[in-house]
Amino acid sequence: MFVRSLTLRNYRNYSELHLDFDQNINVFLGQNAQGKTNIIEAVYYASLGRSHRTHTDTDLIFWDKPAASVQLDFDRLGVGNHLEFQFSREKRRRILLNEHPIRPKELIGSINTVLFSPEDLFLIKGAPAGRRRFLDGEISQASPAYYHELQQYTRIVTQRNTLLKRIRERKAAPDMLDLWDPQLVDSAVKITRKRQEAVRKLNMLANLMQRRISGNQENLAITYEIHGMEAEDMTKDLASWYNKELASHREVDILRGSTSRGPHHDDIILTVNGINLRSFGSQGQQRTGVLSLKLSELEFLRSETGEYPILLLDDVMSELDVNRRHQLMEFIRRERIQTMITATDAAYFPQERIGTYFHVKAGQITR
Ligand SMILES: Nc1ncnc2c1ncn2[C@@H]1O[C@H](COP(=O)(O)OP(=O)(O)OP(=O)(O)O)[C@@H](O)[C@H]1O
Repeated sequence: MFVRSLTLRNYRNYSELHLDFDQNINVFLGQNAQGKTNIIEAVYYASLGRSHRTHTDTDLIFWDKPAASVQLDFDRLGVGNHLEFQFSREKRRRILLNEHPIRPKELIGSINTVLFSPEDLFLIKGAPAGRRRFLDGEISQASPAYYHELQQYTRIVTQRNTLLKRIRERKAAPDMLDLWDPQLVDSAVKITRKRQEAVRKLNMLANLMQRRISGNQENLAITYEIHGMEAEDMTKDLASWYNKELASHREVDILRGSTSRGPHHDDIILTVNGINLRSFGSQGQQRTGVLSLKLSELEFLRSETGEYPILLLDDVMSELDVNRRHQLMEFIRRERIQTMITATDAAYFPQERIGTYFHVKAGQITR
């Protein structure tokens, strides 16, 4: 999969821009605040229908302009496609795939991307919600059915929580929960199973990457942790376990007005050579861990979709030491993965020509 070209109109600090991409490595060089990340953001937006930096689409429109557009020509499994986003301060955004309007959820799976930016360190250091988002994003890109199941699950939990509060206020009878719980269990099992399967694959792939980057010094392991599940429960049937847990936590749930078991509380645990990366990993180990995880996403999506996704590396070259940078570039080159890299300094790249270099200055780009 690759993006052939990108056309921006009044998007962020670009009033008019047309870019033809290299099918392998694209390096965007420039000082701070010139518009490098804005390019990465536009490609990322096209893959998921949202920015990684803002939830408000009007932030994407050039300061005083009423509207903006982003257009991409991309190849997927050998077929050319055209995708267009139209943003307006007055109206709802429009998405057109090959000239036909589509809904945001129909966008999922059109263009796949893997983004690695300095904020990704929070994936290891931060709260479980970030790791769940990472995993869900991964699976959703490969499986729109999972994305819909997740939406369905979130709806059930929200409705169950509303009911719990009503029961607490004696506005509803506790046995009303008997209607909701089977639906919750059914959806929770589907999500948990899919996440466990994805973690098994990521675990294998990420460890291969970690060994490669660390010169066979480090082993990375990723495991899925079901909130509240004890070791002796792990062999039990998942649906019966959820049923039992929901029943035994019913009183607590009513008191709190929230559902205390389910995949919305789960986590993934990363260890290097058996040591928990979040609590005991060095900065360098954490960075390598995230990089391995990101590179394993590439392999994961390739195994699910048949093609490598597009790799977006925003400002991460300065975060890696020379050896890791070298390993990374070698991997991208060997596998011919289309990659967009932003950096402030050409010194992060090898002397020889490795792809196409773009110079970015105040919303203008020159090759
Ligand atoms: N809606 C907008 N309209 C016009 N300009 C904008 C808008 N949003 C952001 N900008 C401008 O875009 C520039 C930031 O671009 P970007 O985030 O791509 O920087 P960068 O080149 O990646 O910098 P760094 O190296 O610091 O990450 C800033 O000059 C900012 O003022």
